[in-house]
Amino acid sequence: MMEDDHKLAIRVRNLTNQFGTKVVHKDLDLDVRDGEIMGVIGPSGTGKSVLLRSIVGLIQPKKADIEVYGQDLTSLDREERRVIEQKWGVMFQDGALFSTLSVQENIMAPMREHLDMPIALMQELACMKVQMVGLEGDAAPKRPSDLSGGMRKRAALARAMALDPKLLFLDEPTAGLDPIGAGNFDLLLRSLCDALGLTVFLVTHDLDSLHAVCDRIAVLNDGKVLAVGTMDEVRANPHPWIQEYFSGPRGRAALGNS
Ligand SMILES: Nc1ncnc2c1ncn2[C@@H]1O[C@H](COP(=O)(O)OP(=O)(O)OP(=O)(O)O)[C@@H](O)[C@H]1O
Repeated sequence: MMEDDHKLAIRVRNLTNQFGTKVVHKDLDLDVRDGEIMGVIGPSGTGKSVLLRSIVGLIQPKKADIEVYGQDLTSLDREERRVIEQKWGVMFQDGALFSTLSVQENIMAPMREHLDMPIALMQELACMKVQMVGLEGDAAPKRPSDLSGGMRKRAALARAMALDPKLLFLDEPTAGLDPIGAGNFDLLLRSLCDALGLTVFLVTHDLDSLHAVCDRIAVLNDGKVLAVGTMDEVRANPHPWIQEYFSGPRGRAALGNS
């Protein structure tokens, strides 16, 4: 499906990933529109994380044409790559914060790597990010291990936003949180996106998150995008996995139809 009417943040064509004999993606196509929150779902092991990692360059696909904001990622030299990487932030499933660094130092890590500015200014910016994600100021000097799970997720989000990205890649950000913590994270994400006009590539298993924050959903299955569209459009797809996913007890509860 072409997305002629929408400016695209991400355009993936013919993505093929294979590990040994296992084909994870086979000529997968996906468009993420500028300014939308795209939820990426699918059965476990269908390659949601591998798709995310392929786009941000942590995995070298067997074959792919990937554009971010119209730039072909395969043809960039080192400097062009560095520039485009500043346009996105990534939050991995476990948060992946540096355990020996404080929250503030964690948020400063991408700034140190990419920006040439005085340390004091980085410290100030990091404190602003701490506030932006709804953490108390006293969280800044703490180590990740001194924070609750929900606070660690917020700190990881703050680090992903350290360079003021236009595009966020989030891999199961609410995994491991209780429903209230997850709901609060969803609210934070939606409000940050609305305020800052962010585009989000959100891998999730969380039906509540899909419902609360996503503009559109892409369903991965059998190496391809099986369906893409709004929640209602995707739910109308008769594929058995989609029907099971949305119409099972958890799906009905999340959608308020239990
Ligand atoms: N570096 C790697 N080397 C070999 N196989 C890998 C590698 N990374 C991922 N895989 C395999 O690719 C497949 C897709 O993995 P991926 O983590 O993307 O799935 P997922 O859809 O995100 O799953 P889940 O929902 O369980 O997190 C899995 O079978 C996984 O074992």
